[in-house]
Amino acid sequence: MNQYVRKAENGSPVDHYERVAGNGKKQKIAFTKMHGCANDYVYINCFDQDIENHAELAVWLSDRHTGIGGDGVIFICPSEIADAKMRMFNLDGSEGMMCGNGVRCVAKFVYDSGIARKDVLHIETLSGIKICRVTVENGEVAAVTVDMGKAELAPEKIPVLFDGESVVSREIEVLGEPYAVTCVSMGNPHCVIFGGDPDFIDLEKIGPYFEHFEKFPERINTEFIQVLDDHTLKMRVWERGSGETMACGTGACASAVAACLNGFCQKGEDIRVRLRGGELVIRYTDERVQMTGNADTVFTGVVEI
Ligand SMILES: N[C@@H](CCC[C@H](N)C(=O)O)C(=O)O
Repeated sequence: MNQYVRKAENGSPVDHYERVAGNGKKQKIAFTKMHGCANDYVYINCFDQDIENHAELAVWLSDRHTGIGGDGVIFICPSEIADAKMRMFNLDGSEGMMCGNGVRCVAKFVYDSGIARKDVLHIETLSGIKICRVTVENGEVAAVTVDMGKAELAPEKIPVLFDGESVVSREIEVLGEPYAVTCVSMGNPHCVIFGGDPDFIDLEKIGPYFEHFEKFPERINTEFIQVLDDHTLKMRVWERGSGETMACGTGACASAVAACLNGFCQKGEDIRVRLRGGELVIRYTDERVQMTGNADTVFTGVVEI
């Protein structure tokens, strides 16, 4: 298999990998390209394929020019405590603890492929087991509702470097501009900012500065939100490890939680989050956050590594 080495560009906080000479041995891997709200990943079934070097493979296969193309790679593996286990890697090769759009697609894959053909599927993630209820149309999963568990607000558990019991509308300065941030963990860290139409933000420019801001020791996913009404949010996201994506499921959940904490929306009611690649419906209570959205297969193939 070809090897990859991690390189840090001069002056840039973002790491990248460079491909170096392989050892000549080749392996054919079957994959499925899937998306939830256009947050697209390459899915690899590890029930019947042995994979090594997950991070390096993720960097290569995610590349939209020299790989298959996607926001990262998700490995679907056997689990001793659930129907399947997912491991997700961002396109810089970092492993994510949780992926909301990914877990819906994993549930669809597990159901459609026959690994477990049940209406309620348990998927193990690095942030615990997620319970997925599938909606089946014409014999295939079309949508999934996921119990995402409890939203974590304690700064040390997110983790973010603020004092107090939670971080709601606290001011930070990024590139000389003040921003009021609300921080939430949905198994992974999020920083939510409310303001005007996010279409007008220069996300490529400011996104990396939030991702690497000094108060976020494990980097962060950042959501820019416009409140359209008390049940509807418009969102753009800069994801840790992947940059701007068309949608982020955990980000939509964190934004709905933040909207309730800031008094824009109400707990226990459906909140629609409009993302660049589609819409998710989120419901937040003290006990759990529920997320409903699509899960689509785009194509399947075989790649030689
Ligand atoms: N797109 C995902 C989140 C993926 C992981 C994230 N970039 C992280 O590193 O925490 C989602 O739909 O939740």
